[in-house]
Amino acid sequence: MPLIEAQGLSVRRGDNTILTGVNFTIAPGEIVTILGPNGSGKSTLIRALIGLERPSAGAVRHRAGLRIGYVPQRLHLDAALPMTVRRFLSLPHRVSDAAAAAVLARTGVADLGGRQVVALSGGQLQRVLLARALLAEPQVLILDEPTQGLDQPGEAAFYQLLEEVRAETGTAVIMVSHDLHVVMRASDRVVCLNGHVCCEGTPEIVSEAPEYRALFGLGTGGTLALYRHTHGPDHVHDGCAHDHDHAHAHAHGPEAADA
Ligand SMILES: Nc1ncnc2c1ncn2[C@@H]1O[C@H](COP(=O)(O)OP(=O)(O)OP(=O)(O)O)[C@@H](O)[C@H]1O
Repeated sequence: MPLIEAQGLSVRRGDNTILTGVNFTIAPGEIVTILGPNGSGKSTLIRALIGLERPSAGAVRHRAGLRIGYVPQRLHLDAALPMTVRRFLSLPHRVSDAAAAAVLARTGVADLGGRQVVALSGGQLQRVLLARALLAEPQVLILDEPTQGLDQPGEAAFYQLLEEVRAETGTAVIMVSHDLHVVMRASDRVVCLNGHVCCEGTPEIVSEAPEYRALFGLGTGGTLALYRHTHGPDHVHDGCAHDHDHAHAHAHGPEAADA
């Protein structure tokens, strides 16, 4: 089975239905980005996939013994409480100095072990949070808007790091983003969410899908023309609307050009 599988997942809070009928899977080694506007349920979906949110309908299943590394959207740390990066890595499970040094080197922040967590820059903190998540040797890393507040070079460097980590460890990655373009290179598959799954496929397919363009106010004119040769899942399926022919035509475009 996939690492994580959600079927017909719905989440309600009081009278408010946040997610409806979401199907989601992630396979080993895959990088999947969940994309959607503010309030579209991205964090709720992630929390439900981890098991922090109880479905009102449907179910989430994990492969037996699944190890998850979670990087939350925000870190709630008491600024008055001094804590070094090294100490932070040992919470809640103690890690050896060697393991801490190795994981900080892996995430490009080898020299930050003695620094105060609250004094880190946004980019440094993201790398430290990633390092901490990697200590669990996860089969799937789950990151909620990991590059929020980073400038573009910082963002690009972080996605590059994620790809390297995936290549080295084989971990799958689920991440949340607002912006398709910045995750274009790093994602195998994009799931476009607006309370339900509007469309899904490779970044190229989704960027051309009318549902995506409508959701992000891009209109229907113009193309991004960012083709890449892909052989992964490339379907767009029922969701917000309507005419999928356009997206399907593009789904087969790059392959046809090979012939
Ligand atoms: N604790 C809560 N109680 C009630 N409603 C909530 C709670 N948390 C979130 N919601 C509502 O659920 C909906 C989805 O929120 P969620 O945080 O999952 O969206 P999101 O897509 O991650 O948003 P953003 O891009 O702003 O982070 C929103 O309408 C939000 O107001």
